[in-house]
Amino acid sequence: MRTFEYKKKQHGNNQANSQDQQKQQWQEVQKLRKQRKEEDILVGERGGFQGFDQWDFKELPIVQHKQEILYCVENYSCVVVIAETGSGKTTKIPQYLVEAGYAINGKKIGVSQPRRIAAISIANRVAQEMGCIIGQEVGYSVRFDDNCDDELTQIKYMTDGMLINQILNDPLLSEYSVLMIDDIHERSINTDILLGLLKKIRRKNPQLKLVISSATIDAESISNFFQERVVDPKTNQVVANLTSQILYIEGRQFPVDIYYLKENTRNYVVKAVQVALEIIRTPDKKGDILIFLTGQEEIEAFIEIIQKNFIGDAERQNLKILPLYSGLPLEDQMEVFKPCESYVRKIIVSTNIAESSITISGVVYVIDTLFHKINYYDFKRGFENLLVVPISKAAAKQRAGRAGRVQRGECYRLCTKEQFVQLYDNSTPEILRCDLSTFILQIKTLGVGDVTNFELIQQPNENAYAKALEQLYALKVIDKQCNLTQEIGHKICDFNLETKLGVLLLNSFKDDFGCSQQMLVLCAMLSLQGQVFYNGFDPATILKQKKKLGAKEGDHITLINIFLAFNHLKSQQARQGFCNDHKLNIKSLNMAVKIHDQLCKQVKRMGLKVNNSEDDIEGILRALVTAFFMNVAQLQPDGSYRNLRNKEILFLHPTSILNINFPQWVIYSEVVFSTKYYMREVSEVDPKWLLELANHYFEDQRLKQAEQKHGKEIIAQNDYEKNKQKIEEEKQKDPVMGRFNIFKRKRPTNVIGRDDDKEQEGSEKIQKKFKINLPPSKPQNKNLLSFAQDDEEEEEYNVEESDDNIKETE
Ligand SMILES: Nc1ncnc2c1ncn2[C@@H]1O[C@H](COP(=O)(O)OP(=O)(O)OP(=O)(O)O)[C@@H](O)[C@H]1O
Repeated sequence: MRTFEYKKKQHGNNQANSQDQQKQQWQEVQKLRKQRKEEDILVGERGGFQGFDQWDFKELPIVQHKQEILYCVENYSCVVVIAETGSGKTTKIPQYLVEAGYAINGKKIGVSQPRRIAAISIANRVAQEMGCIIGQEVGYSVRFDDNCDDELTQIKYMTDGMLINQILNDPLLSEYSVLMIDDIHERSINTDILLGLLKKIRRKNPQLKLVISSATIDAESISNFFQERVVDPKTNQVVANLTSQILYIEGRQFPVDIYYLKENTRNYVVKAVQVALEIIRTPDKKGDILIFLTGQEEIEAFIEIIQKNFIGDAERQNLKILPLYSGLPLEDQMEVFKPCESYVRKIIVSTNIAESSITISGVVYVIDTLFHKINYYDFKRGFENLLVVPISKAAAKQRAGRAGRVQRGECYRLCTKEQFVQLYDNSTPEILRCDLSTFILQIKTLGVGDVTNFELIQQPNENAYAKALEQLYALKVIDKQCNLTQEIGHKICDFNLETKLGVLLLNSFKDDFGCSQQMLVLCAMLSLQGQVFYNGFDPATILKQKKKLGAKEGDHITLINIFLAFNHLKSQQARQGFCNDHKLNIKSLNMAVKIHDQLCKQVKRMGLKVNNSEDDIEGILRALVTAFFMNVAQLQPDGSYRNLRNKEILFLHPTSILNINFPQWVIYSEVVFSTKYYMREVSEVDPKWLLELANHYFEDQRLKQAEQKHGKEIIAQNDYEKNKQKIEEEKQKDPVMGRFNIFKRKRPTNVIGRDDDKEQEGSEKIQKKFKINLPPSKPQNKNLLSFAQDDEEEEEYNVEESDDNIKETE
């Protein structure tokens, strides 16, 4: 039975007035705490947090609020817990719930995490705290790894994605008594889908309790979202009153001192290197360092620069530099948690994968560049871009919170205090800035009928829905009624690939193309999002290497070649040699091999028979058209390309193998933006294939023009017959008019002149659209390959930026 002191006290007191008073007092306290939190977020930290000097389990701030938390869970349907980073939300709350009896009669406490690394590491920690073996009372479930016991597991940590998958099998989530949705501030699409689904589920399963926790969320909007009265539409009776309560918990365990730059830095990677070296070389600064950069590219640049700048081998031996990003295999990611010899110091160079939830116990220093890479969908142009943008104050607070978990910490923010104040308070949720097609596909698979009525914390605009639905319809993933098609929609969900890649892979199994073996490779390589070559090299060097391995048909066939050559080598040593010779990124290629293996297993499970078109390159390129027909562009006289769909001007990426021969027509799978829009992974395409394979999307302008012309002649002839008599009479009256009319008669109707122009324009259009052999108008290589930006960046990785300009704030 659940017994709470807090609750007992309330129930034991028979005087209603006193009860009300207590409740009022409690609410006053909550108000005060909320006010303090708001101030904190708006102003930013001012040189350190409040906290304890000594670490002790009992002193985790959450400990003092145990009864309050349990009281709220018992009395409210949803509890939003707002507490500082490191205060004990993730590790302690589930344990309290177990103690209070929420994990009896076969029920479990489920805790969702935004990332795999967090789910696994926290589950291990809690198992350790509870003195049990991981996988028994405490377990975890992440993609490709389920470490739980159906009978024994009381607390199950899992990723948002796994919890969503579970809803497919258990739509009411009946195995859980409480679900804790942790660290939701990043607001990934999965988090938003999960919150929307939970809202629906609770209407049918009101016993399911929710705990939503974070250090940095807009608690009110979440609380309001989950507060509702469920009315039976037949009887109009309230069948469940789903209440919601916010709980603000103050205090943190250890202080974190925040430092800002005195002057802005031009290159944050170089600055991060400088700051890290300074920490390492200051004798009284002991402890590990965690650095936040935006992606694999920058992480590798950082590691290279810092390694080059170590003076002697002695210093090198005392350091362990570990990259951490989502593209790394999980075993490599987990390396950051492994303890080292006491004389070895860890430098962890990470993306925002380490931003929230996790505790890397030795980390004392955080260096925050205050940038991250996000997916941003340009609705106007219809391109999805990966952009490097400043993070929000809330994210910066999370990052600082990775220090000060087991002792006092320091966080170095690589911007001035004035710049920091200008950051947004919260990040834009992914659902408001991405292409919605994957989201729609996901919730359709979960049985949601009307996607636009699916309740979300924040709704994307109608235009975004319309564009995504249009795209899915063109790809034949949904039908006219917006239902998933049997032929494609229902099947591609199982691949767990981006929508177009899913369509590409599925279509490649058709006899027309017969190239699924090659497409399994290509989809794995395209999932690397361009991280195939080692980033330390300039585009010209990469292009040189690509030419050695590549195929003239384009980058897609080249990617397949690279994979096959790499996979052919069995030893890691041989693979490393191959990668060194060709400037390839071995980590990425190992990842591609893994994705490829997973896809092969999946198609086998689905009973699809893999076919092979080794010599049929055309088959592979034709299959590409069936998924990427919206990404076709034609060469312009100045060497740029014009996208057929939206007429946007695009350029070949400087590393594209097609920079050699600039074909008239190309198809691309990705656009990246730096100074201009560049097509990355591009292949030559025959425009006839567009009409043949995507005739629902394209029509032959020549036919249309001919039809129109023919139609107009018939109309005009009829007009002439009708007006013949009248015109003859007019002619008799006025000879000039008559001459004009004669001319008109030959080319009837008075729009003929303009029509002529139109025809002229039209024929140009035909040439632009479908004529393949336009007179060669190849641009000068100089124009196309002068990508100053990349060269500049290369120069900037040059550790000479001035002096120590870091200051401590008040
Ligand atoms: N793996 C670990 N090793 C050492 N200490 C740990 C570990 N995991 C947690 N702790 C301790 O437990 C404390 C609470 O961690 P917990 O993850 O529960 O905090 P949290 O409030 O959920 O933080 P966040 O908001 O950052 O996710 C940490 O500050 C740290 O002191």
